[in-house]
Amino acid sequence: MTGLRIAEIFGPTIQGEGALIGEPTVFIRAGGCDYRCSWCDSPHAVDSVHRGDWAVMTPDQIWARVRELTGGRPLTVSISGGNPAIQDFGQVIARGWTEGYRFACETQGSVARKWFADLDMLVLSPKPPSSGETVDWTAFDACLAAAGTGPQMVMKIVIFDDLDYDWAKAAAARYPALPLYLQPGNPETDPDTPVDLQACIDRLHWLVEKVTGDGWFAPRVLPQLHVLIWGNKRGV
Ligand SMILES: C[S@@+](CC[C@H](N)C(=O)[O-])C[C@H]1O[C@@H](n2cnc3c(N)ncnc32)[C@H](O)[C@@H]1O
Ligand SMILES: Nc1nc2[nH]cc(C(=O)O)c2c(=O)[nH]1
Ligand code: SF4
Ligand SMILES: [Mg+2]
Repeated sequence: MTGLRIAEIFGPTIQGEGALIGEPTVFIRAGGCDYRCSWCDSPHAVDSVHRGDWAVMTPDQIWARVRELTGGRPLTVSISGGNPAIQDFGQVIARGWTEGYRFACETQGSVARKWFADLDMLVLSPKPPSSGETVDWTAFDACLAAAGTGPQMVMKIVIFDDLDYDWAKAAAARYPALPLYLQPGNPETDPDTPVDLQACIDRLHWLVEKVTGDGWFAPRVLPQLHVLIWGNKRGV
């Protein structure tokens, strides 16, 4: 097969978001995305202007790098992007499985893939109105169907404002069986500018009060732990 477009492979670090927060992991960040979220924190893996910085790697080369970073000790590998679902990660997952590694994938749920069924964790992150994108729920449902009973599945929604919050409630109502994680949106995404930690806490505070004040007890509200630790630094 030809190679996969890879923006970066880094770690071990900790998963900073959602259901696996705090868990040691290595990230494979795929290059290329079918969305253009206004507030995307990873534009270096999205915009084709950065394409020249992406590596084209075979599954063997990707796997060799993951083994090098982990010293061959199995952990959960997080496949993110960009949207990793526009490429075929089946062979990478198959390599890792034989060595006892586990796989989580982060995707917006716009493209379904057979290899979703081989994951341990599928994180679906449908985009609220502030992103400027519109969710195709038929495509989202196809992602759930492709994953089947293979991985654990969760929904993680980024919230910037009241409109996003109301949208998240409606999205959650569509999928009552999916565990739900909410994280405040981070408007500061420049890797070279230090984040305002108090502002991060204030946004978290706002979201916690929305949820508890509403008597909405289904979601878990979490910060982006990596942002609290490292700001918007890349490769962590
Ligand atoms: C960069 S995306 C890559 C994976 C996939 N394209 C997606 O959006 O799910 C990884 C996660 O970061 C979240 N994210 C992106 N920009 C963010 C921001 N400015 N603040 C908070 N979360 C953000 C996305 O919603 C997604 O859950
Ligand atoms: N530590 C850490 N945790 C993360 N969780 C999701 C991330 C992503 O950009 O997909 C991410 C990331 O880039 N770093
Ligand atoms: S879908 Fe994910 S990677 Fe693509 S633009 Fe939106 S946040 Fe960024
Ligand atoms: Mg990120």
